[in-house]
Parts: sequence; C-alpha cells; structure tokens
Amino acid sequence: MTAKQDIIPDQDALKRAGEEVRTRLAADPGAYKVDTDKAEIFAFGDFLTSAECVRLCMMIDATAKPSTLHEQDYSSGFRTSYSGDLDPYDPFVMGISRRIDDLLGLNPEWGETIQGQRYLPGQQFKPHNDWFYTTEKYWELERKRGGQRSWTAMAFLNDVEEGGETHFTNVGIKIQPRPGVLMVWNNALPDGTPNEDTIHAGTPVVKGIKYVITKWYRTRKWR
Ligand SMILES: O=C(O)CCC(=O)C(=O)O
Ligand SMILES: [Fe+2]
Repeated sequence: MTAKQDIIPDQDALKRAGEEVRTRLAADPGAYKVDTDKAEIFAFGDFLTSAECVRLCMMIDATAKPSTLHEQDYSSGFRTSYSGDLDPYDPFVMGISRRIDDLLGLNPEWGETIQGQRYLPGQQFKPHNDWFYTTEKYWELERKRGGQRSWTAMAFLNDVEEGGETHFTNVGIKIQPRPGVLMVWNNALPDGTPNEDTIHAGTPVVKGIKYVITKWYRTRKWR
C-alpha cells in the first residue's frame, strides 16, 4: 500500500443502506428520481393526505422551539426556523413514521424521531449537509447514538406563497414546497463515503409560512 487509507466511519453500512434503498425505489412506480448524477434524490407526490398535513402543522405549532445545531446556535442566523421533535409515542406520528420506514425499507431502529420545523418570513436554514463531520467534537456523541446518517426523508406540509424552496446548491435544483410531497435523498455516495453534493438549504421564506417534517436515518440503532 502506498498511501495511508483514511477510515470512513460506518462506510460499509452506508454503502449497504444505499444499495438497499436504491434497489427498492427503482421498483417503486411512485418514486420520481431527480435527473442528476451528483446525488440520489427522489420525490414522492401525495405521500401525505391534506388532512395529515394539517394535523402535522398543528402539532408543530404546539412543539416548535428555536432550532438548535451542533455548531451554531439560533442567534447565529444559520438555522432560524423553529423546530421540535414530534411525540414518537403518538399513534398518529407512529403511523407516519412507519410509512416512511416501509417506503425506504430501512430498519425502523435506525430512524431518528421525526422532527417538525416551521419557518416564518425571513427564516431559513443555510446550506448544510445532513451527514456528520466525523472530525468534529459532536461526533463523539453521534457515533455512540447511531453513527453516521444515511438517508434523509423530508415532507412539505403546505404551500408557501413565496420562497422557502429546498435548494440543493451543488446539484443546482430548487424544490418548491407542495403539501404532501416527500423528498428522500442518500447522504452518501454509492461507495459509502459522505456525498458533499447533497449540500442543501431551506431558502428564506418571503411570504407565508413553511412547515416540514424531517426524518434522518442512522447506520446503526439510534440512541
Ligand atoms: O426546510 C428545508 O427545505 C430543508 C430542511 C433541512 O435541510 C433539514 O431539516 O435537514
Ligand atoms: Fe438538511
């Protein structure tokens, strides 16, 4: 061996999760694949009914607090939305969560608690990757509670009058919020290394309010 091989934490598990979901979605006629070679991004129309969307928005209103991040706090302006975990023992939330597990075919134990998020005009989530930087201090904790993130599932719950798109800045696509649409993407490349091109933002809401739910999957049992 000429060069020292870097160890990529959870690489094998990321590779396997990529393969499993890729195969499953290829056989799903409801999966629309975004046309790019840079990342595996899929959309599903009408994943949630309008009644489910309304109910989830109400739950978010009841639980949302200023969002936190590992690296920056709310006051830094990086993630200015309000967010909060939905009650994982609520039967309605459990049903939605299980549907996302089934759609992807991932082990339910790897899924984090669904998080709800609300953006008012001017609020945003600046460009970021959902996968963890394993050289950062927070990795010590994340490594022990499930490891690296594999897939992200995010559903839009309402129409936004202006702004609030999900912008994959390297891929060069902006997805406009539409109620009930579920977006799904692989945070890793097929070889199991984190994909830099999954960098994305929630662009500032200009007019209206934006509500989303997000579920992130780890490579091992979460918590
Ligand atoms: O709100 C969005 O469009 C993006 C949200 C997001 O990136 C996240 O929750 O990780
Ligand atoms: Fe994200």
